[in-house]
Amino acid sequence: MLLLFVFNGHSFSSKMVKLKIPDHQVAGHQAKTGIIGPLIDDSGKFYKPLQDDERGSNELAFYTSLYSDPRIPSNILKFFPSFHGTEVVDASDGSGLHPHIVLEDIVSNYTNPSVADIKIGSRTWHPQSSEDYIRKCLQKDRETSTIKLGFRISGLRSMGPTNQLWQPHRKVLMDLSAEDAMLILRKFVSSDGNVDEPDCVFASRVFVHVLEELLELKKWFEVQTIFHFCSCSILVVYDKEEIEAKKSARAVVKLIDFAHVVDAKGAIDHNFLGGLCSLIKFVKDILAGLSDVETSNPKP
Ligand SMILES: O=P(O)(O)O[C@@H]1[C@@H](OP(=O)(O)O)[C@H](OP(=O)(O)O)[C@H](O)[C@H](OP(=O)(O)O)[C@H]1OP(=O)(O)O
Ligand SMILES: Nc1ncnc2c1ncn2[C@@H]1O[C@H](COP(=O)(O)OP(=O)(O)O)[C@@H](O)[C@H]1O
Repeated sequence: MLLLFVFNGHSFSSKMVKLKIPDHQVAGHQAKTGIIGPLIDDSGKFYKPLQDDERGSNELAFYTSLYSDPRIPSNILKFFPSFHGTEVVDASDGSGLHPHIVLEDIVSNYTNPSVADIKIGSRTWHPQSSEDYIRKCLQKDRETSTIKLGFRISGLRSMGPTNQLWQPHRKVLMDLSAEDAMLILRKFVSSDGNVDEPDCVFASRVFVHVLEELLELKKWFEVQTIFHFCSCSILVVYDKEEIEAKKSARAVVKLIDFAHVVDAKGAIDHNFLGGLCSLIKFVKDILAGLSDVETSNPKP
């Protein structure tokens, strides 16, 4: 049965689907903390609650036009989660029916995904934002690695082959020097992130491909003058067991969170481009620092 639901002056269709709280979310508003947060279904879809201010309408407008926008090259579309419209479903916080943006669940094909959410840019706000919002973002940008490095690791989890989970606390991630960020990224591609001396055994298998993807994105950001991607993240996902078992297995690199995308008005997105170049440098440095042992594929 389809019901019609009105939210913020727009009508949405409502469907009965069985949803659950995702296990592998690393940042953002999280349903498991009791607030309204994303949900997933069993068919590989990710339901992001539509925020009831311009962030929600902005993100929805972005996804709605993205796949029919002739200006976006096809090799760039692969970096965005696929979009399945909106659905009204029961919100995670028990507050009743709420419209959600329905996306591809990027981690649905993985049993034990390792996930990193890296918020790109040395500025997470755009000049049209309210003074209060800019003040709040600027404070976080100053306190975190955002201004220093041009990115901050918003959240990260790494699951080892023998199921040891390493998930640094948000407070740790909010206070990283360049050396700390480097260590965290090296631990992300190690068999166990909990140890002080990361072995980086997955670095080459994961980061060689991640680097290729980031360089492809960079090429586009060097020329695109359509959008400015404020406060948007790069999500890197891979599965250690799969990487060990299958030669063809590779990490996935996606762009997420478009609540603060604005019209570029013909200007290059230097903020995103600069942050992307900085992240590329970190990945390159990690690869350059690998010993022969680390660059050989880990044995199953
Ligand atoms: O609420 P906060 O302070 O945790 O900030 C959220 C951010 O968390 P952070 O502290 O940067 O890790 C959060 O960042 P992450 O997704 O965690 O990287 C979002 O930027 C969120 O903004 P929006 O929903 O995209 O508008 C941010 O929410 P708003 O500040 O926009 O409500
Ligand atoms: N399409 C997706 N598939 C799987 N996980 C996702 C997807 N989009 C976001 N996530 C997870 O949710 C987190 C927060 O997403 P985000 O869109 O930034 O939400 P918020 O607006 O609350 O910050 C990400 O760090 C990631 O773990």
